[in-house]
Amino acid sequence: MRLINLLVHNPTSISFHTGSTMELAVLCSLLSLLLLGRYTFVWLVYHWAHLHRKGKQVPPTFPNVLPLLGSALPFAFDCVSFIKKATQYAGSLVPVRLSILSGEIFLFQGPETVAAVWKQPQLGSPIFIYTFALKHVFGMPKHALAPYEADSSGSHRKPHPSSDVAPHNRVDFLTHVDLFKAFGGSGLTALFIRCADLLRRNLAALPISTDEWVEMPDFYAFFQDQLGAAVLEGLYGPTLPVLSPGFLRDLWTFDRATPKFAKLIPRFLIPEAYQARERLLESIRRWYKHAREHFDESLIGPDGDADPYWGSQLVRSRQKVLLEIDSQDDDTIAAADLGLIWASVTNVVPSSMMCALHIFRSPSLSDRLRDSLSDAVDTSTWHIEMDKVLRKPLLSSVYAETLRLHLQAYVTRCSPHCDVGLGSWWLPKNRVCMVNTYASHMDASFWNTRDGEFPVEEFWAERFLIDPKDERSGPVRGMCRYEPFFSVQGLEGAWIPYGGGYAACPGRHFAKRIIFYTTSLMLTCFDIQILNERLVMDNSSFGLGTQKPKQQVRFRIRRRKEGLVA
Ligand code: HEM
Repeated sequence: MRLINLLVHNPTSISFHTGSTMELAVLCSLLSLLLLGRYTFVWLVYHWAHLHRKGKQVPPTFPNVLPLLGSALPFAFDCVSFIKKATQYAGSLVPVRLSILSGEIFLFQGPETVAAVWKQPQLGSPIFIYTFALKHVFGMPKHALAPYEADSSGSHRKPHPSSDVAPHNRVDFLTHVDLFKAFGGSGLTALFIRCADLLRRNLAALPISTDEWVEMPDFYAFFQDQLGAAVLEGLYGPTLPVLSPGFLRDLWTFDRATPKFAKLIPRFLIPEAYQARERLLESIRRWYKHAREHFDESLIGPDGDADPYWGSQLVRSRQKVLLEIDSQDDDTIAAADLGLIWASVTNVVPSSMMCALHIFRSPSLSDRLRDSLSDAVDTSTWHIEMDKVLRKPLLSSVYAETLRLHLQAYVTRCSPHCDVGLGSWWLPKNRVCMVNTYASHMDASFWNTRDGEFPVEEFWAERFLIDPKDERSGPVRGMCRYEPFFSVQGLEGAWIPYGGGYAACPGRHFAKRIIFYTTSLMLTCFDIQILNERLVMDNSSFGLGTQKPKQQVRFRIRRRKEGLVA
């Protein structure tokens, strides 16, 4: 009785004033019982919701032990196994609601449900996550976030009927128009050709001969330096890296820390990451100033896109669009451009590297790919016919399998105006909806493993090839077959490395070209031996992009006899 009085009238005094170990023990038992009772209730509701489904319903809450924290700790720090556990029910992928601190996240998984997310017009805008990333990851000053937070007009040309955002503040729509122009149609060709030429230039200049193997300590660093530099200069021009030679190094330091920024880790715990971000923002502002002083329309090159100061039409247009939005200045738009630079460099480089790593780890795969490329590469000029390369079935399968295996991203949406139906589920208005690529790509009930011979966690170069002579081939169990082909047909909502729907990654066609080109060029120009026997992968950037090896991967490289020379 005394314990209950204390709990009700003066709970904080218990441990200090009773001095009774006995009472403390009773209190702990009582609390444990309460927690257990609460957990049992949530657990029952969760299973009841799955076992007695009646029509459309909001996904049930994944059982968690601690009332205030909810699933916050495993979601942030044990993501790989937690996501696997939380998104499975009775062997199938299911949507689930996660309690995270005082809020909620809805994870929508399963091929049909994910396809419904892509198709739902109310979920066409990524502005919610974009604003979060600008604020917490890319360091946009608080005063500039208001127009981003207020933009409920959507990504489409026609604003949402219930939104009254002024036309010049439609940041979601305006930035997407520029991205679609740059990375689709003729813009794509010009950007790709520039990056490809720069990569060829970089590789040709390497001090690697045909007679001797050169040993190098880190395969990923090789790609960061060669391909990263080519993409950066190809998209943003030579001025930025010339004015700030350490830009790329800072970008990789910042990239390693992005999961920590997203988890709101404070400055005193990761001072180097914050300093790298400040240097990046400063470099971008310096670049703006220099470009404004020197740019002239007459400097735009024959492709109608490139110029030596801003680099491309995309950047020139963003200068106008972003500065016209309320409360923006160089400090704030530098954060938005850091976001774009990060998105355009830091996924395509590790994805190309992982693709090449799988290829060069297997000499027989390298040989087969070289054979298949022989009609697409001109050995005298080293011109690569991209139209042919992009249609090569084996390379296409290696590309698709690499992204299936290594993409670990959350795709985030929100419906600001109304509740939305997603297949047989509801997503309530104004709640965070996420799709995790890893959960979809590791769904063993969906992907063909050839009766367990090639588990979903392992690389199988031929997973996406359908061989009419082999009924156990192809990505989906029991897929119907007519003739040999590579296809992602039937994989909507299942193979989702670039997200999907209207807000799918705008750089996906560019990224695909770069990955195909880089691997073809490397196969053509170099012999490479990977020296690490085992690959242990690093999941520390889970949720934000491409998985990389945990340790440095040592390798030996030699120019092929007929290969490219400077
Ligand atoms: C293998 C390489 C890449 C992967 C796996 C990838 C993946 C993704 C994913 C999953 C998203 C979220 C999509 C969604 O919400 O549905 C995204 C967004 C984005 N990506 Fe990529 N990406 C890659 C390369 C690129 C490249 C090369 C560029 C630019 C040239 C780029 C630019 C962007 C931008 C700007 C966004 C945000 C779009 C928005 O605000 O709606 N990405 N990417």
